[in-house]
Amino acid sequence: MDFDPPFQETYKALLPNSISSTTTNDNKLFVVEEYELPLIDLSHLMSPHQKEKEMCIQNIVDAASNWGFFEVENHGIPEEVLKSMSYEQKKVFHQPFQDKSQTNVLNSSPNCYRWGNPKATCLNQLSWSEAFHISVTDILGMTNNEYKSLRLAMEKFAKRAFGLAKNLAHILAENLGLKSTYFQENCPPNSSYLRLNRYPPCPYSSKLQMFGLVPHTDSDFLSVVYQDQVGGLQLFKDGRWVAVKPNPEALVINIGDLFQALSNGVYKSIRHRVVASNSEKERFSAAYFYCPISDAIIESCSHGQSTVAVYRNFTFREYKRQIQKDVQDTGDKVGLQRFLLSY
Ligand SMILES: O=C(O)CCC(=O)C(=O)O
Ligand SMILES: [Fe+2]
Repeated sequence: MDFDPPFQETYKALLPNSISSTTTNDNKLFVVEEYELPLIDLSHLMSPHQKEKEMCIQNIVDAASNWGFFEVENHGIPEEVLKSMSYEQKKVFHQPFQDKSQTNVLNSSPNCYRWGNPKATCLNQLSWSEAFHISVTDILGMTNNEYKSLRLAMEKFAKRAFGLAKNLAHILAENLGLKSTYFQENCPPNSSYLRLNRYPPCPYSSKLQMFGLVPHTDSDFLSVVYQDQVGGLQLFKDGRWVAVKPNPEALVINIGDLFQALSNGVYKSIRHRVVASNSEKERFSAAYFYCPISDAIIESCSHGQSTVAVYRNFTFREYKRQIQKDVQDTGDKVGLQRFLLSY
């Protein structure tokens, strides 16, 4: 397709010469168990019965602590907002590659369009996907009228995802005994990011273990992910990779590095990845990253005097810079462990 990025040409040196001659790896090696994540019905938060509400809060806290990942239904984001996000997302990715890859295609931030991994030196560093990664500030600043309907869809999705993320963050913070205004002060609506992902069909998927997105943790407080029904998202749980079964009614929520640090390790920022397991179907997802302003200080809450902080204090700016530097120097983001007091 002329809208697919030129993966095969660009990564020729890493890919086998011909697909048919590739020795088939044992396919069973790629098969991982499919899990249903904890599914939380958020309508219970509005329940007139205090017990039901408390139980729902406890389920959120438990899922963030034990899994770092969960799904929510009755989440309050209207279906038409999600549908129009999907429609516009598909439309922008189905433009010719040449158009998408112009440096400032959306008239927002330059280079918000990304694909593959220019630094990959072996196949397991390659992400077989393309993405628009854009801050909410830059969405609001998009001036190109050609993308007006995309801008409106992103704005609406970001606004609703913000409301959801803020409520979940508040619940999780309250459980830690954190100052109730922390997120209000540090996470205004415009400091977050949106990432629209497209995973093109991958012709090598039945022969080789290929990633749509290489294993990573998210560098935010929490992420709200809207995925289609194709599947491919996996997370590392109890020492092995497990596949997340897509649920059309639900959104995926995952804890990011900043909440792990803020909670002093109580909430878990779990490694996850997307496998490029489909040679025929493309896959789409939209991720909303709930982030603070750059000056926000992330201070491990150490539950009174009894527990010692595990991470040193840092600002979000410092975190982003360190990640950028580590990715440049080592190809890996390293992440939170750099900020361990025992590092
Ligand atoms: O596509 C997905 O399901 C997950 C995307 C993701 O992990 C990300 O964009 O950080
Ligand atoms: Fe992620």
